[in-house]
Amino acid sequence: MRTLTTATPIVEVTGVTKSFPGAAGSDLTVLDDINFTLREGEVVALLGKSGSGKSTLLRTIAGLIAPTTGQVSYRGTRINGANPGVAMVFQSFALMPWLTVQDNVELGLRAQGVPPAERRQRALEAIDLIGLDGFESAYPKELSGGMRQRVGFARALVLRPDALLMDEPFSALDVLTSENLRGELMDLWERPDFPTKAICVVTHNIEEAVLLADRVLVLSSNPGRIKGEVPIHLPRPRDRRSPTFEATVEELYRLLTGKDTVTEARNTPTGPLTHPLPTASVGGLAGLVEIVYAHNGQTDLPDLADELSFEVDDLLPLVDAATMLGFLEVEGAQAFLTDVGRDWNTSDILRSKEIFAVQAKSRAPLVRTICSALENSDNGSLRDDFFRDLLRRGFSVDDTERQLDIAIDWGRYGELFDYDADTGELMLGDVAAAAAALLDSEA
Ligand SMILES: Nc1ncnc2c1ncn2[C@@H]1O[C@H](COP(=O)(O)OP(=O)(O)OP(=O)(O)O)[C@@H](O)[C@H]1O
Repeated sequence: MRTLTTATPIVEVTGVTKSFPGAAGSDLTVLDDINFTLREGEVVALLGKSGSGKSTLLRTIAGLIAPTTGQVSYRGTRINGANPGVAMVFQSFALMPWLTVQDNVELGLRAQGVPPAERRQRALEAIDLIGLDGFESAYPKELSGGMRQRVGFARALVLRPDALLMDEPFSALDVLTSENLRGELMDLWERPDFPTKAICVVTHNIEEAVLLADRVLVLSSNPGRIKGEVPIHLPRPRDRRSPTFEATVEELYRLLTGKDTVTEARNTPTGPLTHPLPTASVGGLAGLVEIVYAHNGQTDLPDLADELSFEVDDLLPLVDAATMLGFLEVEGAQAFLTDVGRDWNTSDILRSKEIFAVQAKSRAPLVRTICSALENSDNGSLRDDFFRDLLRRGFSVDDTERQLDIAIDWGRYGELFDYDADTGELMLGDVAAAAAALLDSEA
């Protein structure tokens, strides 16, 4: 391990916030007051749930996007544009399909004005280093996902970057390929002649963070803030079954699932914009609650994720939703079924729907907002655009649609309101029932 807290800083991120213009003209704050230093000799993982701003932070460090406030420095000099000391590896590989492996790897050197002979030589070395020898003249479409990502690595490493930035580099690969490539990357990192002096990797996978990093920064969501930092003092290669490894996974799980103390301290009132609905369908929620019930009402979340072959990103929205609705309580990495959750799981369908309706209306901000807006409307119905416009004040277009879809799924199941996708009309449950009765009587 080469980490030293006194080691020379390579990248310094100071007071960075980043807002994007929201669709309705207001700003969407994605990063808030981010401060951290990437030092020589360390691998830092940025861990957070989907949408916590990890990619935005990495792109800000790379200088691909400018912070709204705050600054990023490279070796003591504030960057204003592309960071000259870094190279990126992308989740999607981002290869040029019309270029061969050799030409893809040479691309960055060409942009730097490196003469052709040197370019060719350095690219061949990088291709060799990353295990792609013999594939120089292949095109990306001829390669498997794992080999394409090897090209992605070669293209970054050929630049001999001071710091390597990786945005979920293994998440598009199958389990074995990603395990293999992660191991090879760490072997390279341990080599004394490896020119790169620091790595910053974005991931939503806790185990991956513990496999790779000397330090994990955990990001909260909405907006992204650093809510915790966990140092990892484990020799490489790391053994997933070692007690320290497992304890670190538990600790990170706790941090990720725990409440955001900053948000709590600021005492933010709960509303649809500050407390979005987790991406969980009623069916998914019912499945999770059923499983916890089958575990005698208590389960260890990392173990459960393992048991179900889920990644943290798959499980956490369900856990968050079950917690929001009061069906589960989470303490550390343990989830406990509440009495309400037990009732919901064991009651007949009508009673289950009633329980769900009470919980969703009282605890899910967007569902509550929709219900009270419908109750206050003239005829108990409103167009979905009304809520869309409200949501766009705080969410991107895609997130707005996702929030509406979840609220409609929850509201419909609880028979709080109904939704006509053809007309875009949302209507109170009893209004919908009366309209249906009228239609029946006219038929
Ligand atoms: N260019 C942009 N314009 C508007 N909104 C954006 C833009 N880029 C990102 N966002 C929004 O910022 C938020 C954070 O996105 P980001 O991709 O950084 O998160 P993430 O933690 O990397 O998520 P994931 O793990 O899903 O990739 C999201 O709500 C996203 O919609």
